[in-house]
Amino acid sequence: MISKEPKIMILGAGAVGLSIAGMLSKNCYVSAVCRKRHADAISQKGLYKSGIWGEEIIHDIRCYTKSDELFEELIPSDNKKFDFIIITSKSSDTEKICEEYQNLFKNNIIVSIQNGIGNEEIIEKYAENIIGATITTNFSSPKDGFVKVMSESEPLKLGIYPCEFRKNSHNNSIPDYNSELEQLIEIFKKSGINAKRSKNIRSAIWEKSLLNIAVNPLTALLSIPVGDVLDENLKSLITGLIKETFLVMSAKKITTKWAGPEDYLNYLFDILIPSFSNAYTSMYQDIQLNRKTEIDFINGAVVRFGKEQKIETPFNSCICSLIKYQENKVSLSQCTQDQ
Ligand SMILES: NC(=O)C1=CN([C@@H]2O[C@H](COP(=O)(O)OP(=O)(O)OC[C@H]3O[C@@H](n4cnc5c(N)ncnc54)[C@H](O)[C@@H]3O)[C@@H](O)[C@H]2O)C=CC1
Ligand SMILES: CC(C)(CO)C(=O)C(=O)O
Repeated sequence: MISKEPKIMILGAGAVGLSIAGMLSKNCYVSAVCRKRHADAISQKGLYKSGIWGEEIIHDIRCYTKSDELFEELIPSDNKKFDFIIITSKSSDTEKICEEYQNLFKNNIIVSIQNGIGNEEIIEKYAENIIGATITTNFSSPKDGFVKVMSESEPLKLGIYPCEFRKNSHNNSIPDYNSELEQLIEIFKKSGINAKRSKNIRSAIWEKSLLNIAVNPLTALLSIPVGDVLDENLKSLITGLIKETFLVMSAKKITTKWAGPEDYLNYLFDILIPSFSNAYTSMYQDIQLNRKTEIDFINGAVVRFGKEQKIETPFNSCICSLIKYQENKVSLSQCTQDQ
């Protein structure tokens, strides 16, 4: 049963999570776990949101920076404090977030709004009821307590994970929280976020990942906006990345709405990339800010599953090595500075 004013907790709120928090706060009681710098700015001046989701300052988001701060406020017996818990951290932080906040997970529905392959499998170790999602919108956080929402090409897609693919490992039955999923979609729509149900969220996540596999590492390595990958030299590289991914998906029996890689590449080059022409990807932002990237969950996942399925993935392996080199260069230079 969802409360009249739904209670939403957002874990790992940065560019995506705070933008969603800002929108949902119109209709919900929203709490967010974020870094102290964001929490301080928001408590002093509110959250500034600009771009295609509207320009406004939002004052009613409750920010927490540590689990003990939050747990102190919760009544111990109240294990259904939130109607939905949404994880919007980078994939590389999913495990840590789950470890830290797992006390909240019992009897709750956990929603992953993240990029990459494998987040739901991590969350599944801590929670029974999982909603997977894809978001094909561009976000950034130019300063603390400030978010900017730019281009958008598809609605937010949400679906029960793993649905038909696997029986619920905890009680051996297909989990049934369809009505909660429908209510969540309504909450998003009412708050101004275009959202729809995905009947096969596992495939939808791979479909969305194709865009990240194609553009995220290249834009990060070359410091370019998405539209610049339409250069002929880069297009042939992207073709290699995508063809390998389709071979891996087919070996894993992941079906998509495209007949094959050529069909997808036409859509990617003619429609998807042009709709994000001036956008800077989340991986570009990570490299610029000297942060660890999500490469292991994007191209790294293709390489991992390729090995499992005995499929060669030289394009994806090469791009992973280049990103790892870039990440190591940064951590090495930080070590030198520390000494
Ligand atoms: N930025 C974009 O345009 C898009 C991002 N995505 C995906 O959405 C997810 C989130 O991306 P962004 O919001 O851009 O990342 P972000 O780096 O701006 O936000 C993640 C936030 O989680 C916080 N965090 C991590 N661990 C934490 C912990 N233990 N306690 C408190 N806070 C913690 C980080 O400090 C950070 O502020 C990623 O999977 C990304 O790939 C998807 C579509 C577009
Ligand atoms: C859709 C896109 C490319 C938007 O920025 C994205 O998913 C990302 O940056 O990771």
